Amino acid sequence: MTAQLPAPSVAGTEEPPSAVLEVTDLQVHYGLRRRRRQALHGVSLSVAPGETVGVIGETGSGKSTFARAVLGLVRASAGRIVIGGHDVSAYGNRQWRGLRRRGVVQYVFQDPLRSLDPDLTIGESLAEPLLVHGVPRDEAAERARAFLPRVRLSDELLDRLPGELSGGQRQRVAVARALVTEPRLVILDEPVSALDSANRVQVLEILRELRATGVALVFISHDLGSVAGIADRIAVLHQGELVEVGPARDVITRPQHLYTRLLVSSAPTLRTASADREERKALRALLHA
Ligand SMILES: Nc1ncnc2c1ncn2[C@@H]1O[C@H](COP(=O)(O)OP(=O)(O)OP(=O)(O)O)[C@@H](O)[C@H]1O
Repeated sequence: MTAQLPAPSVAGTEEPPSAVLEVTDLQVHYGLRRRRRQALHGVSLSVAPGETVGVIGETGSGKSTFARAVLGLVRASAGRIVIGGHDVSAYGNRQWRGLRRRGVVQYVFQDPLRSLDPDLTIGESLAEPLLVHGVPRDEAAERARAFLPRVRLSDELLDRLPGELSGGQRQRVAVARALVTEPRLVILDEPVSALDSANRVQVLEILRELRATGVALVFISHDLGSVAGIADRIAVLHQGELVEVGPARDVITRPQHLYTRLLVSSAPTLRTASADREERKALRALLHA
């Protein structure tokens, strides 16, 4: 199913700006022949400059597949991906690597060790994307240092390796690394799921603040509660299909799809009337009927 999206609008502009990410009818399959399974069934989603879109769904709904496809880490079997106005759908591995290396689309994964080179100090890790952009070494080091307060880290950490940091500190470094070049688009795949609640709250606050830089964020999470306070719009994935997309407030207060109702009613941190166990059971039965 392809969800119809409202045209993105940004206050103060007459013409809607062109999307930083435009995904149309994206299909992804895994496996070959008899083992071939479809993970995404024609997903369409567009993200406007500066917009934060939350993508939520339960385990196995296709969230990471969506993230990986948009980063060129898994090949789409059909559909179109346009990033910053460039159609990248037919890119080969080398072109995708170049795109990621140039930081056209940045990313933060659940496990920060996947986004950070274990052999680079924090200072080197933060300076590296700037060096790739041609920023002189001294300036890159200074900009890396200057970015640290924005993710609430002390510059005492600059000479440490990722393995010498706590999980929460590492994730804040991964966020800093993704944002230090001021990219237009960052994909965050479960960025707070591995953190304890204090670190989760802090990283969510940091992301909320960093939105002011004008970056567009695609925030992927199984936890509607994490996404609710930060997303402008929420897209709901269910079994590889986008079943609902809308302004965050509407999706939370007036969920249209049965599956979204189930997610909302299962999120204890949301200030909505959460359903009891019996109600959720009934919703599940309806959903699978
Ligand atoms: N490399 C792979 N090979 C085969 N099947 C895969 C592969 N990766 C994912 N899948 C399947 O694709 C579907 C979507 O998986 P995906 O990881 O995108 O879901 P998800 O919503 O991110 O789940 P989770 O929240 O558990 O990470 C699942 O059925 C999964 O088993």
